[in-house]
Amino acid sequence: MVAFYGSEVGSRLLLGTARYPSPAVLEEAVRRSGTEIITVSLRRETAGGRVDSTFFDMIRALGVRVLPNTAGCHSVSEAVLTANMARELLSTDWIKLEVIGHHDTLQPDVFALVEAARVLCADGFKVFPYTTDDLVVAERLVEAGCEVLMPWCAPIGSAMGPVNLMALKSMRAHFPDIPLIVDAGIGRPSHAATVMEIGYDAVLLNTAVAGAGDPALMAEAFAQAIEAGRNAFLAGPLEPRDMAVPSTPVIGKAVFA
Ligand SMILES: CC(=O)[C@@H](O)[C@H](O)COP(=O)(O)O
Repeated sequence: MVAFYGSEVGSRLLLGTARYPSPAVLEEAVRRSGTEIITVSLRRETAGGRVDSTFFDMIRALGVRVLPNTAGCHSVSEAVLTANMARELLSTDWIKLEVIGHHDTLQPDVFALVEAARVLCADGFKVFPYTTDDLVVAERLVEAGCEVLMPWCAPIGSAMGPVNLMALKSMRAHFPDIPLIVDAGIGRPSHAATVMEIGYDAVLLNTAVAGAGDPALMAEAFAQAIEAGRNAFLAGPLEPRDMAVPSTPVIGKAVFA
């Protein structure tokens, strides 16, 4: 079990809902992943001022918790407005806060992110901020009222996996009591297992499942990898060593001269 803002969930996989080949494939992927939290882009699903009730009905029928997100927002005001629409439409005070600052890398605008987090936390939102692996920004987000942090491991949709594992490790060490969810850039189940092995609490991903040849099977593979990574963390993995260490002890064995 892991808890976010006091709500316990069994699955440590959070799944995005964009870019699936069809709603049926999305539905099957969600079921096979065992996820209990899916994230939905408010801007995409309400584009042109139209609310796609079919999509939201399907999402509700999945029986999982919805974490609306502010994907596509580039300013504090856009993100705050989108969060308020999400709260009204989906009756939740949870919000995955994205404020994009860079066109090519989709890197968060961390200054606007902190400001938007401050506004939303003060207004009673439970903010899940999509951030970089910068410790100072993370401190500011916690000061703003965030009780969860979501550092990227690589640019959104890149499938690169953890490009700076040292930074992710250092974030884990600096925030031992804050739930940490790696968000964005995961490409393969082994990437997810890697971040879980270093003690991350959960993984949020979208493209790696939605874009796979068989999304439902990939969703299941991710669920298994995340569980394996978590178990490995709890089991206490060995640290790599520079030198060989014989795995077969020689002391006490018969010596043949
Ligand atoms: C769906 C969503 O919220 C994305 O913005 C998220 O950051 C996932 O990134 P990937 O698509 O790289 O998994």
